[in-house]
Amino acid sequence: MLALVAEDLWKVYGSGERRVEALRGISIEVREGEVVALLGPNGSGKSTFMGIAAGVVRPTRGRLLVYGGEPYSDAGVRGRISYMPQDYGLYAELTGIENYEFYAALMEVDAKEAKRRLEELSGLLGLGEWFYKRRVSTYSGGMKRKASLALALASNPDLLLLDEPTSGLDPNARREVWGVVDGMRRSGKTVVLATHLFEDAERLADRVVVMRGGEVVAAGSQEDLKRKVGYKYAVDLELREEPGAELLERVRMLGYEAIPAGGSRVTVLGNSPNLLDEVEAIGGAGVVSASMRRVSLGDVYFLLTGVRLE
Ligand SMILES: Nc1ncnc2c1ncn2[C@@H]1O[C@H](COP(=O)(O)OP(=O)(O)OP(=O)(O)O)[C@@H](O)[C@H]1O
Repeated sequence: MLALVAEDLWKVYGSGERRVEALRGISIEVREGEVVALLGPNGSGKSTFMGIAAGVVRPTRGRLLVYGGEPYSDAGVRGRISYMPQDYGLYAELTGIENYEFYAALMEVDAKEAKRRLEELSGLLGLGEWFYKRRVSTYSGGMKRKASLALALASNPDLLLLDEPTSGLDPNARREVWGVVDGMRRSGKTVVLATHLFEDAERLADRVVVMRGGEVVAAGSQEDLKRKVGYKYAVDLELREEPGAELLERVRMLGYEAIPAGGSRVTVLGNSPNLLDEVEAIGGAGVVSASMRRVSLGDVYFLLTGVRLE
């Protein structure tokens, strides 16, 4: 059963000189129980897509169905999905708990059930005294993100839409958010998350949708995508100075791919288990440090789009 289907989805903002094609014919299918990550840099159309899936943005053309219905007009469907927007969606003058109770009432969650859920979420997300006593306007970005996530989970949704769920979080808070997504997966729920952080996609996603400029460049499991680009290993190389054309040419002559990683750093991709030794030999005395790892989704993103994710 499909939780979400988007068919040739277009979204155009503005007109004339201000015209922006935020989505340029996107087609995506999300199966029930899957965690799918939309991966792309700022401006690639992820938030627009999430807004349409949540029913708060109207597509210009094409359609998007959630559990076979339209998210913006079908009340039964609306009750099954929850959306955590990038900008939190909290009332700044209310406390976290007041926001939570308001949202739960809006979603027609039984008051007892809402309370029970909150106890569970408090432990899972570490909702401290701040959540119960302080106004959102005094929260840090991390506190806002956790409060916003608690709201999204109040209605025990079947499909959770998370827009940039970990950006700006410290490593602990990030792990807590990952834990929430793992919990959703374990209980057979569906999660679609938009992120520009490839590590989030790597850690969480069953399938990754690679987006750029409002289009889907590629989609598939992480293994599929890595297979598609054809490299297994990566060596991160730091050199004494910016890599010259000659060095890059020698790397390419061996059938490897060299990705500039900023300044004097370069990443070399290849399939040889001896990649580290070979690359160090090419770099010679110019090498400051070198380490080998498996190809990441960040490397895959670069190979597919020519753009480096941070
Ligand atoms: N309400 C709007 N009015 C006009 N243009 C918009 C609007 N919302 C988004 N855009 C434009 O649409 C394009 C896609 O933006 P969108 O926010 O969907 O991308 P994104 O991948 O989520 O990036 P970000 O992470 O920065 O939000 C951008 O060029 C953006 O400026």
